[in-house]
Amino acid sequence: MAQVPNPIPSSILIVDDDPHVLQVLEARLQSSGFNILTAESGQEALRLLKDNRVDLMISDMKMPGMSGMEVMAKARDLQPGLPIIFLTAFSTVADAVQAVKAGAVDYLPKPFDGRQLVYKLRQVLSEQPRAAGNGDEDALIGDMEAAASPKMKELYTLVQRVAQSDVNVLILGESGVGKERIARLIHRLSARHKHPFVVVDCGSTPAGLLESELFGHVRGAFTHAVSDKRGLIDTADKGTLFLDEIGNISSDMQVRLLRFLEDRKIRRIGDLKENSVDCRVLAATNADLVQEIKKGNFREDLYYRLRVVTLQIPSLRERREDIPVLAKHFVQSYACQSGLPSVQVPKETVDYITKYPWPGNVRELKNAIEAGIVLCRGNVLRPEDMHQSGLPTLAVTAEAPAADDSFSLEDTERGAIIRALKQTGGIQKEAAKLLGISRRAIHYKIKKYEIDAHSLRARQ
Ligand SMILES: Nc1ncnc2c1ncn2[C@@H]1O[C@H](COP(=O)(O)OP(=O)(O)OP(=O)(O)O)[C@@H](O)[C@H]1O
Repeated sequence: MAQVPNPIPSSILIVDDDPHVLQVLEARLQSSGFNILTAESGQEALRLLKDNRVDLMISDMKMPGMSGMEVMAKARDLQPGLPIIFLTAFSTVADAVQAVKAGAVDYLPKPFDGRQLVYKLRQVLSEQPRAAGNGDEDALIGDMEAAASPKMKELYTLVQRVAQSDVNVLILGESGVGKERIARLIHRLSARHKHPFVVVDCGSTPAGLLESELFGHVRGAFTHAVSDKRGLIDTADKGTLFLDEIGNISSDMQVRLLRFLEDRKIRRIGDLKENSVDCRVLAATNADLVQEIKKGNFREDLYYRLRVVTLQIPSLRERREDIPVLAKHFVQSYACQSGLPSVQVPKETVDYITKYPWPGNVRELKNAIEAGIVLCRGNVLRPEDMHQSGLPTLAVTAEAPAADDSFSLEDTERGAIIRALKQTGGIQKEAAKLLGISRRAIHYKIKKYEIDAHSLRARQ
């Protein structure tokens, strides 16, 4: 499998007050093909950020002068959405956890393994839109061409039509189906694509922080407002604002957002004047908003504002034709990242992944393949490699029949056999007795339903 060369190396800014750490990291990351900028203080890092394209920042937590947290806050003002990874000594792990809550993508405790860091960087960079270059944008367009299921083909036709307009779109679907990816694609295909695409994670941003994140604040507006801060809505001017997990926002925020959607004006916290902002609004949720409206948790008027067009992304089990295509894509990209020339995917693995119900959807598939690639031997990805990462065997998952065919007699029979096998520690003779069938019959059914009797024995 050929690796597509990345035309522009990613630029990493490393901030640490220890020159030795800077030197070691610079050498290690340069040899892995990254462009490196280094800064011995937060102030120097901010100067570099003003003048350079940076795709990711690695920062120490504890530095004299400006702490890692302060650098992050100011860096985000200069380059909204900049992914930040913290390096942290044991004593500052708690601070690093706070930093992740405040928006850092991750932290690595010191001392860390160089390979682990490179791996993490590649992982984060593959998830982020690049500050320059169009590698990821091309990948988004590629999603449309790769779709194999009729449901996704239909959805992409709709996406292309919607992208041409400027209407608000509500994107619905289970967690991990690819709602954010669809939002990015809409932006990419729209006339706004040269302007920012700004993601607001309404679900994980604490309620008290969300207002200042979205609308910004002026210095002195509240205790920690040490400087003026631009809000994310403002940052999305001329571009697209993506409100993820919209079902989770407080009733006060619902009112503020509704007002913004109506008059397209924002006022920073503590400011007297209003600013007009021209951005397109896309929102996503895995919640049932109609139910939430009935329960009084979500405003109906906001719902109608947001869902001028609704896109429903099907779960992965409703579009199994896409599984092998997506799997091939992930296998290729993780094999490249792990430096493996190519990884074979035998038929037993394709059968397994197309049958497994993937409750965590594309995200779960992606993670399972990532773990499988790390654990596989002889460059062959087998189902066991994915089971080792915690993904259950089909025998175990079939205990509860899939919701879409829960009344299937075959599923019921399969479930009964599995229960009997579990009860008897996987001994087929005993399970047959329990079920009142012959040994030959149970043997035949185990084969027919592809039950992994061996793994059931191992689980006792
Ligand atoms: N068609 C696709 N091709 C490649 N990767 C995909 C595709 N769809 C989704 N993914 C990947 O699956 C993961 C989950 O996608 P995404 O974050 O868009 O889902 P989501 O529905 O927004 O999830 P959540 O509800 O948890 O926010 C991401 O890593 C994304 O890159």
